[in-house]
Amino acid sequence: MGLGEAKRVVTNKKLKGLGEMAFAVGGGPVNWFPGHMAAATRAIRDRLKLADLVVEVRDARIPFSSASHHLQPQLSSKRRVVALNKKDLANPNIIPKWIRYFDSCSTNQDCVAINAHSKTSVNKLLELVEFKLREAISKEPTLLVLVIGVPNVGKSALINSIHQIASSRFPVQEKMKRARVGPLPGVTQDIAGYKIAHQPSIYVLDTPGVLVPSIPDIETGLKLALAGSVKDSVVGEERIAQYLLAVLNTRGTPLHWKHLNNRRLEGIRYDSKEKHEYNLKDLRPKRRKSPNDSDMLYVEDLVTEVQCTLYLTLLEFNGNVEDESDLEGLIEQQFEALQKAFKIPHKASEARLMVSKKLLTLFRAGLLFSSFPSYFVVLMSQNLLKLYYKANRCLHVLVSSCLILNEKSAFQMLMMLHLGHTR
Ligand SMILES: Nc1nc2c(ncn2[C@@H]2O[C@H](COP(=O)(O)OP(=O)(O)OP(=O)(O)O)[C@@H](O)[C@H]2O)c(=O)[nH]1
Repeated sequence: MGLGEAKRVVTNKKLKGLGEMAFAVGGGPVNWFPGHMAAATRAIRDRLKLADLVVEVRDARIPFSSASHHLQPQLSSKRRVVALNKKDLANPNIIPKWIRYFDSCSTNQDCVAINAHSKTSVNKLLELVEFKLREAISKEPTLLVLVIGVPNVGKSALINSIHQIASSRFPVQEKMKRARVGPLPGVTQDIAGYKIAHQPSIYVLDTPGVLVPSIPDIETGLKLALAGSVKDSVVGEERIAQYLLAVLNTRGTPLHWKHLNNRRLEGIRYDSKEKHEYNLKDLRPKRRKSPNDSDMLYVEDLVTEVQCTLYLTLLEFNGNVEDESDLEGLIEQQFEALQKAFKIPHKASEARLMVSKKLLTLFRAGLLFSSFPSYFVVLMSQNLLKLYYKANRCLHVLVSSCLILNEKSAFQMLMMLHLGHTR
């Protein structure tokens, strides 16, 4: 994808179908729907017939794009909870509006925002599930809850948390397996059941993440790629990073990071000349290497450096971000500047790829929109850090109020609903 393409996506112009767009790395159509997904979709459809309740997990940052659109006709007649997961990475100002919107879609359907790694949050979801099942519980000895969702939205993380809560809450007899969780899409490839309660027995069934057979437009495809629902190698890290930069720039997000430049001028606390053992890859949730104070300063300073780089390049940019070639030039400059910020050697042959990977890691760990690496709060659970995080919360909310993945057109519709307009 050229930068012009990213720009066209951002400005929401109608684009050709994905298959025609030579969207894959090196050209050629993208295989969004590998063979195992077709088989899994059939298995999910079969189980849907038996389910007493469906939890549809979506990514709270892209609640429309991450919908299991192809299953909606079957879902419409089911008791359903839409769980907007990864709320810790999403814009907290917009989430309540999404919840109101999804609640109002159908009487069968409720919506709740969760963080699959937080027991409090998952407990809230379980309470809602039990409440919705109460009517059926009086009639049936066994109830089935099916968890569905596109790849990488956090179904397995959710199932693991449910399992842990259920193990402490109910006298569970069988030894239960943990669901497989992975940072890469498509990790869960079989369907497993977990008994979470007795009398009546409630089973929660995990399912593999399946995408819709054809993704309707390139913007949806890029959002799913950015959120990690499509393997990076399918689309190409550089393209995803270009899309991220195009969206950030056209929405003026880096201009909200002005205050960080002052902090940067005060001096970066971590001396970059030292060889540092901490690797950005450790931010990926699977690698639970506990960072120490020096690691934290390193990552925090790196995030500040990246934010300031994007802020300064956009501030000094004389062109028009709405103009395709101007934006292209800006993004090129930003790639070069980010290479310095990430301290990637000038002549590294894979420099652009390395810049892209690092930028995506920061974005996906939720660090780009926080004045403090909130990921560490979850990882380390240190009260001190939590306090620090709370103190910075106002700032975090302010910055993330311009969070990029707000599903623009859907959001406008929400605003209309909010203002009392109906169609
Ligand atoms: N920050 C954050 N990360 C989450 C949350 N839930 C899941 N994750 C991370 O997202 C990644 C994907 O989670 P999984 O539970 O494997 O996703 P899945 O939907 O089962 O994925 P498939 O197996 O591909 O269908 C993992 O790295 C999780 O740690 C959340 O609420 N917040």
